[in-house]
Amino acid sequence: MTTPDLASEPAVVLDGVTKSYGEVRALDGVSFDVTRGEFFGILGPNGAGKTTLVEIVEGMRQADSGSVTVLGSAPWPRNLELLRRIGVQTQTSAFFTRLTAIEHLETVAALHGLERTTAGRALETVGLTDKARSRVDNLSGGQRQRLALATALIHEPDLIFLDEPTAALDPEARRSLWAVLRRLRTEGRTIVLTTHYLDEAEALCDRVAIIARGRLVALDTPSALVRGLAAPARLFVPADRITPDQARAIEGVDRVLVEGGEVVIETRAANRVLVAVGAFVDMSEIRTRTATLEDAYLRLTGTEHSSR
Ligand SMILES: Nc1ncnc2c1ncn2[C@@H]1O[C@H](COP(=O)(O)OP(=O)(O)OP(=O)(O)O)[C@@H](O)[C@H]1O
Repeated sequence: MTTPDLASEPAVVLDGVTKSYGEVRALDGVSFDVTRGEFFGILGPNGAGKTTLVEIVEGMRQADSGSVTVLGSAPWPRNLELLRRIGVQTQTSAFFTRLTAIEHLETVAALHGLERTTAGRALETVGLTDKARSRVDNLSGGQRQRLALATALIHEPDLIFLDEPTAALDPEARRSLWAVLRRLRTEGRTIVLTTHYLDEAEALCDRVAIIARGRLVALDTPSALVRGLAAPARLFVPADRITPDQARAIEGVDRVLVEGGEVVIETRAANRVLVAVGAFVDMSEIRTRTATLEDAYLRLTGTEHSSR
């Protein structure tokens, strides 16, 4: 008897998935695969269809058409066997707030039919062991997010969905949660993250799907997305050092803007233009900004004008 090669089978396969709510076409023929062990990001502006997509993959909603396969099975109609292999962390994760962190997790473990000891292990995974005896309603925002993650992980799922896991956290708490997520990644689990934060996608994800108006508009590694768009670099020069016309006359300059007392020079030939601008101004006065995933994202989703 031959067993299928599970390791090479994708964790999630979407093929032509559509979903409408009345007149609103929330998803319009979305197809992509998530590889096993991948940290996969789903990015898109508000209303792009991310939540709808993740709910369909989790088996909470039915697609109107197209096919969905998750860990080798169809998630709809609701598939209990599959649900046991999936962990979901939402922004509104429910807690037993009057319990301590460890009591909360022991309760969740009991609901899953797991041994009590799994609660301690889950707390350790998210670095919250020292808060085991703190009441849930006394935890900080970052600690609650970690507890939500521990709740999603307690049954050791193969596939984990994280919905904006660092929303509303301060920079330090975000970075320390990133460290926890990176550790999970090394355990070989498949992680699907929806986020509005491009730096988060860039820092964590192997590949990123960008969704806009219900369609997949790009899917690649963060660095390839940036490269593929050939987004221009920007040089910022104090406006009293160079005029916009002088800047426009430099070979390799694509566009010149004046913003807040600075002449902003966009170019895809940053090194050459930098040398030419050096004839007008001391190099130490020039600020530069290279293309980021944010530039790629804003162009692809057509939200360029709503930013900055
Ligand atoms: N239950 C529903 N009934 C009617 N329309 C809905 C429903 N859920 C979502 N929509 C609409 O479908 C579209 C996609 O919504 P969805 O929540 O999937 O987007 P999203 O990318 O997750 O947005 P956000 O980032 O704001 O959470 C939006 O136009 C939204 O208003």
